[in-house]
Amino acid sequence: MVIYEKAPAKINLTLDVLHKRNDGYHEVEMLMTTIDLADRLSFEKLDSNQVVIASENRFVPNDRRNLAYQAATLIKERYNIKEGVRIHLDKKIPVAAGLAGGSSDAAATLRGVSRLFGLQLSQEELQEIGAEIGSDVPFCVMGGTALATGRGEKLTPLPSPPPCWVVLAKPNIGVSTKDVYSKVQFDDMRHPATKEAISALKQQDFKTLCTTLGNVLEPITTSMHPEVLQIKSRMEKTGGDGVLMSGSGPTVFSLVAKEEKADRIYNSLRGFCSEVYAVRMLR
Ligand SMILES: C[C@](O)(CO)[C@H](O)COP(=O)(O)OP(=O)(O)OC[C@H]1O[C@@H](n2ccc(N)nc2=O)[C@H](O)[C@@H]1O
Ligand SMILES: Nc1ncnc2c1ncn2[C@@H]1O[C@H](COP(=O)(O)OP(=O)(O)OP(=O)(O)O)[C@@H](O)[C@H]1O
Repeated sequence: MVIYEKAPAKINLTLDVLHKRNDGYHEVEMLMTTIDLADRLSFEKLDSNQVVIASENRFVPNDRRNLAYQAATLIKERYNIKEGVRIHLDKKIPVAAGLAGGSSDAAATLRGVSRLFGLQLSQEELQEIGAEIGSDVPFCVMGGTALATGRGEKLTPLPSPPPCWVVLAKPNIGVSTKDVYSKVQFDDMRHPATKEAISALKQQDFKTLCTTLGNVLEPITTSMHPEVLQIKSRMEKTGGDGVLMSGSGPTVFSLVAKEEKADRIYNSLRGFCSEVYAVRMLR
């Protein structure tokens, strides 16, 4: 039996950091939503008690550094499963992009392995296991749109943004999430208008949603990598309705109401940046 799971990318509509915690993590408040850019994973049982990962993408590790490997191992240990699993990972989400690709693969693996071995775990149980792998994993288990607090693992579901296009561009640079968080400074921080963004979601008010987008990590990443700002300003000039860096970056996205405009922004960025996507928001 082969089980298939889709692992969609996320974008941060807002990302605020409230304070640094004693455990080294930062207390956050962020609005996240899934988009129609997804990895595809398949799962098959193995007689031998091992986890095997296969992926054609040379940037993705196929050993225990892979978050999907960690997810499969954790769930096998916790439920004392003695059979193994072969995971095939068809990678479509750009790697180290701020789009939670690895976290979403881990979440899809928790769902897939749970189904493969008939564990019948609830979403809450999968989220709880996911939090042991990474802060973004519980959201990726849940999907849709949510307010994430704590270190990102406490979730309140929200209505998804009104239907629109999302154009994304990832400059060819690597950004370490840990490094970006380590540079957070609270003086002069410009906090995003999270409450207004939540009410824009509730009222399905696309215009207000676009004006409330905000990410306190953006100035940190752009100060290290000015090319992120160049992409942002190009998206703004070509008519993006709301433009922001996702997560710790470096991917910049633009929400766009009209398809023709999304095409225009996509084409204008193609000559400038090697990884550009135009996708729909997931409802
Ligand atoms: C930037 C975001 O992607 C926004 O959604 C997340 O906040 C980061 O989520 P993630 O990549 O799943 O993060 P983790 O793997 O849990 O943590 C990576 C590193 O980021 C820092 N980190 C992460 C989350 C958080 N709330 N505070 C932190 O300070 C910590 O140094 C941690 O060692
Ligand atoms: N399944 C996976 N897919 C991609 N990268 C993975 C995976 N598992 C582990 N990694 C490693 O994790 C690093 C970060 O990759 P990932 O694509 O998850 O970053 P990200 O999108 O910036 O994550 P986040 O938005 O959660 O901070 C990569 O450099 C890669 O070596």
